[in-house]
Amino acid sequence: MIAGFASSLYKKYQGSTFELLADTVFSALEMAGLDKNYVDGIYLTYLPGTFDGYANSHFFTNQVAQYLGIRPKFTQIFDYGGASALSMIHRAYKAIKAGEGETILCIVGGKATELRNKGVTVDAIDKAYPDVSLTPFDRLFRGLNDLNPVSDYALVANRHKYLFKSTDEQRALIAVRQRFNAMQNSKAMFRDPLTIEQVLKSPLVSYPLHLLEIVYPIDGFHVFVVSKRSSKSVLRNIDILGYGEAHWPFMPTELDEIVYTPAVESSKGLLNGKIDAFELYDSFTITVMLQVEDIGLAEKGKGGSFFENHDTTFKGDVPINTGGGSLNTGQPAYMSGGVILEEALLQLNDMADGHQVKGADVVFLNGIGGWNRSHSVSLVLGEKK
Ligand SMILES: CC(=O)SCCNC(=O)CCNC(=O)[C@H](O)C(C)(C)COP(=O)(O)OP(=O)(O)OC[C@H]1O[C@@H](n2cnc3c(N)ncnc32)[C@H](O)[C@@H]1OP(=O)(O)O
Repeated sequence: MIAGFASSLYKKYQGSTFELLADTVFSALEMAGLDKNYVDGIYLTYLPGTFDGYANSHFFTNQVAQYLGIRPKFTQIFDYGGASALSMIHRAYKAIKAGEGETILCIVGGKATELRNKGVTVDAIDKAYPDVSLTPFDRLFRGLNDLNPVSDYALVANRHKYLFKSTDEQRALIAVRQRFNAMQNSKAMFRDPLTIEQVLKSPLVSYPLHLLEIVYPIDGFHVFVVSKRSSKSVLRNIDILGYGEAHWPFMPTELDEIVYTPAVESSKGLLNGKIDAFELYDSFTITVMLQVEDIGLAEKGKGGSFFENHDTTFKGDVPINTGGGSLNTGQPAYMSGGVILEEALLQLNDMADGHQVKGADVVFLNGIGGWNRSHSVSLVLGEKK
């Protein structure tokens, strides 16, 4: 039912965000063999500041439809940050099965350059746009000159080291393995060989996280066309074999322990049967390590040794982030969900040139998003037998 998909990724895109969006939408529709007039629904996610620098946009889905020249029957904004892409697909399948429409565009991305130019990270956006509220407790946080979310994940990595004796080398190994996969992926931006020493020698951004353990924000979109209409699509008839989502709207100080993510709940019961590849949200190396534990590939605290004991390259016994992940493509508009979803579809359709997992029939994806890892979405894709 995913009939087409496309991505456009740039370190710095010179045109407008809408232009970039339209290019990607029409490429995805072309793959699906569908005209824009067939589009019934538009689902999208966006973060303040990532559409030509506007902090907020009024009736935003209407603006997007207007620019694309599409007259949809329904539109919706998804607000799970990096996890939005995966939940959109699930909602689109459900809507189509319920007969609400036949074709739905799922759109993720924007431009990171405007925020970067303002010198803020995404969760510190209130420094660039004081009217954007981040939490109901904003006043408590605005005074802190931190680098959230980098500093937040650094705190977690540090806690993980303290509790479980995980090492900087183990996290660096995750970056090295992903780079190995990226070296074979023409869509990746960073493709030079990488060693553990190079990762650990890259600048320390927020202790203990180094630059090469952190996603690099770029400009770009991913668009997925979910449709039951397209007879021209050459893609396999991929179905949703498992789905879960969980939301923890808490600040770190409210959690009993910060080394867990809501993936513990969203993935419950999904890691059964044969999984050929895993696409796990990779905002930071520590994010991948946490998910390996939280989805049940390794016991809590053993994520680091899991990577030492398994070959996680696309050729390995447990392939993880088979195209190199967003650590190597760059992170479009501060969200990696589109990157992992596109890679899963390439794998499932035998289109992952150079980095194909042999016989990839089932892929497990996990997305993490929001303030302090507040959203997790788990999705298992494959053909229903
Ligand atoms: C749910 C979530 O997804 S939470 C995560 C949301 N995303 C984020 O918060 C993004 C976090 N990352 C960042 O904000 C930025 O990458 C920072 C602040 C860590 C570093 O940014 P800067 O200090 O501006 O780095 P800068 O642009 O100077 O990069 C230096 C060089 O390193 C390169 N580089 C940066 N990160 C990486 C990386 N992960 N891999 C490879 N190269 C990289 C850049 O391409 C650049 O190369 P160039 O000099 O050839 O152009």
